[in-house]
Amino acid sequence: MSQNVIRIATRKSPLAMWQAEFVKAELEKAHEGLVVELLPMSTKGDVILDTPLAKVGGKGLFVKELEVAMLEGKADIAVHSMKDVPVDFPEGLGLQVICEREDPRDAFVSNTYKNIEELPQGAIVGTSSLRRQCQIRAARPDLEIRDLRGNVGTRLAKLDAGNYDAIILAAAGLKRLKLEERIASFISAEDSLPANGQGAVGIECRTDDERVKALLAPLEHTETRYRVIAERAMNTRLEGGCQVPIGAYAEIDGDILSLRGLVGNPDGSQVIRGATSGSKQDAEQLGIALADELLSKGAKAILDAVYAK
Ligand SMILES: NCc1[nH]cc(CCC(=O)O)c1CC(=O)O
Repeated sequence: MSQNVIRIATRKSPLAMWQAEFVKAELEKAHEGLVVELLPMSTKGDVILDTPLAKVGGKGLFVKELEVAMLEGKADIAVHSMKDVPVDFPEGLGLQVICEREDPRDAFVSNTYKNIEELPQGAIVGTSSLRRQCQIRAARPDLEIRDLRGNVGTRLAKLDAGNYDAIILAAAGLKRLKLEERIASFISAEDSLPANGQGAVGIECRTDDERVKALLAPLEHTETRYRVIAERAMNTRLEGGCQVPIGAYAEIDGDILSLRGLVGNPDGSQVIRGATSGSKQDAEQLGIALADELLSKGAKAILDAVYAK
């Protein structure tokens, strides 16, 4: 392998390809003469489209094949949406870099209505995220939530086909795919606490690959890292994968990191919330402390019930 080449294992969805192309462009900008190649692959998560993900089970449905490619030396790095990255990594691989975060909010997408409040009694909302479902149903128990899978384009097509009155998507994905005009309104973190890592892109590589680690270094965004560390620490402590009704969202002002967390059940009948803040240097401890607070308020019983289904 030439010293001047770096290979990116990536999923083939338009959003994954955008993220891989973004990292390729950033790497080429940072290192003159570097050749960056894309290795597009299918993952289990891309193939199983008819079953709600929470039921398919297993963490990291969207990353395993990419990790195998790196371990076998077929690729050097993988680019992930941080919210889809499992909390632990296989031996020999690690999360090396977290890039600057895009808009972390959820977006309300509808061809008819401006926001959730405008939806008529009993309207049908598409989302497969238990976290989104929980928060929407807590605010509007009358709404009917229907499963919605597939990549961003597929989900928008299902909305346009009239299957739903509205759907909820991550604002980041729509912005990256230049589909921002499809957003009827942004949902504030108060109304829909984002998933841990939402809107942030992370880069994974072999932990012993010093050449690649040095090449990746300029892409690191320190503030985003602190935020995502706090959010992920909360999730890890709660033993939550990405398909659980957990919201975790950190913001930074100067040295102070403020973290909000939420655990609920899918029908929105129970929602446990908490918040904490402290020095950003203590991001991980803040996440753990907030998880413990949520657990002491009853989060464990809720999560156990969700996993038992
Ligand atoms: N769960 C799928 C997923 N993973 C990452 C994004 C896009 C935004 C991001 O980077 O967080 C999406 C789509 C969505 O939730 O609408």
